[in-house]
Amino acid sequence: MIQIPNVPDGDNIPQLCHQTLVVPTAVLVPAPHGATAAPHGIAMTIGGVPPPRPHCCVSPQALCSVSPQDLAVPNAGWSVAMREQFQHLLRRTADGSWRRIPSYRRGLDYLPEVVQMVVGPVTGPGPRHFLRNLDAEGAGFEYAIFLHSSGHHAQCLCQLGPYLEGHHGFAHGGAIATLIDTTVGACALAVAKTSVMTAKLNISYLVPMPVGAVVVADSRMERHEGRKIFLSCRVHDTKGDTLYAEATALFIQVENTKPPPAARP
Ligand SMILES: CCCCCCCC(=O)SCCNC(=O)CCNC(=O)[C@H](O)C(C)(C)COP(=O)(O)OP(=O)(O)OC[C@H]1O[C@@H](n2cnc3c(N)ncnc32)[C@H](O)[C@@H]1OP(=O)(O)O
Repeated sequence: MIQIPNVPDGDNIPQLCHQTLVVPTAVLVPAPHGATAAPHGIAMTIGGVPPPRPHCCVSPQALCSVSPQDLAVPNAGWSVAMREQFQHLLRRTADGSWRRIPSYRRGLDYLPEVVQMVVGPVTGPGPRHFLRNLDAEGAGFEYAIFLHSSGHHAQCLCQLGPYLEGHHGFAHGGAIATLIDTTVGACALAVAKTSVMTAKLNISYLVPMPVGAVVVADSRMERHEGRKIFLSCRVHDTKGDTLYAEATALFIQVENTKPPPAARP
C-alpha cells in the first residue's frame, strides 16, 4: 500500500484544461505492481494528483497558456527514478553525441523541430501540444526526448501519470501508443528534416505498464526509402529488465502545402 498524503497548499481540486476534477487527497490505494511513490510526498498512482502548474489555464478562451517555459525538465511531479534517469541521460549530452529536445505547451514560436511538423500555414499561436495539455505536474505525460547526433536514434524518458490509467493501476494502451508515436515521430523528423506524418503504427503490448512507472521509449530509424521512413521502437524500464511494448512505424515525408482543417476552440 502507498499512503497518499495531502497535496501542498491545501489545494485538493486540481484545475485542468476544460475540466475540474475533485480528487481525494488522503486515501489508501493498492500500489500497482512496480509502482513507486514520487518525491515530496506526491503519489504516482490513482487518487493523488499534484497541484496545477503555475500557468494553469482558467478559461475556455485561453485554452492552455502560450508559455515559453521548457517543460522537458524535472518538476515536483517527477519521481526519484525519473530524476535519476534524466540526469543519466543528460550526462550523455556533455560530449555532443546526444541532445535533449526542449518541449513546450504550444511550441511553434520556440521549437524549430515542431515548426517543421506543421502541414500548411500556421496562424495564431499554433497547435496545442497534446502531451503537454494536462496542466498538473505528474498527472499525465512527464517526459524528455533525447536525440542522437546521427539523427537516427531517439530516446524518450517518460513517467506516465495517474490520469493515463486504463485498467486499474496500469497505463492505458492509447497513452502508450502516444508515447511511441511521439518518440518515433521525433526520430522520423530528425531523419526527414521536413514534415512527417504517421502512416502506420504497429504495436505489440507485452507487459502491463504500471501507472507511475518510469520507462524509456527507444526508437531507431531502420530504413529510409524515398519519402518513406521505417522505424522501430522498444519501450522498457530504465534498467532494461522489462520490455513493455515494441513497435514498428512508417512515417511519410510530406510537403508543407496542405492547409490544415480549421481548429476548433
Ligand atoms: C516531436 C513530435 C512528434 C509527433 C508525431 C505525431 C505524428 C502524428 O501523429 S501524425 C497524425 C496521424 N497521421 C495522419 O493523420 C496521417 C493521415 N494520412 C495521410 O495524411 C496520408 O495518407 C499520408 C501523408 C500518410 C500519405 O499520403 P501521401 O503523401 O499522399 O502518400 P502516398 O503518395 O499515398 O504514399 C507514399 C508512399 O507511402 C506508402 N504509404 C502511404 N501510406 C501508407 C500506409 N498507411 N501503409 C503502408 N504504406 C503507405 C504508399 O504506398 C507509397 O509508397 P510508394 O512510394 O512505394 O508507392
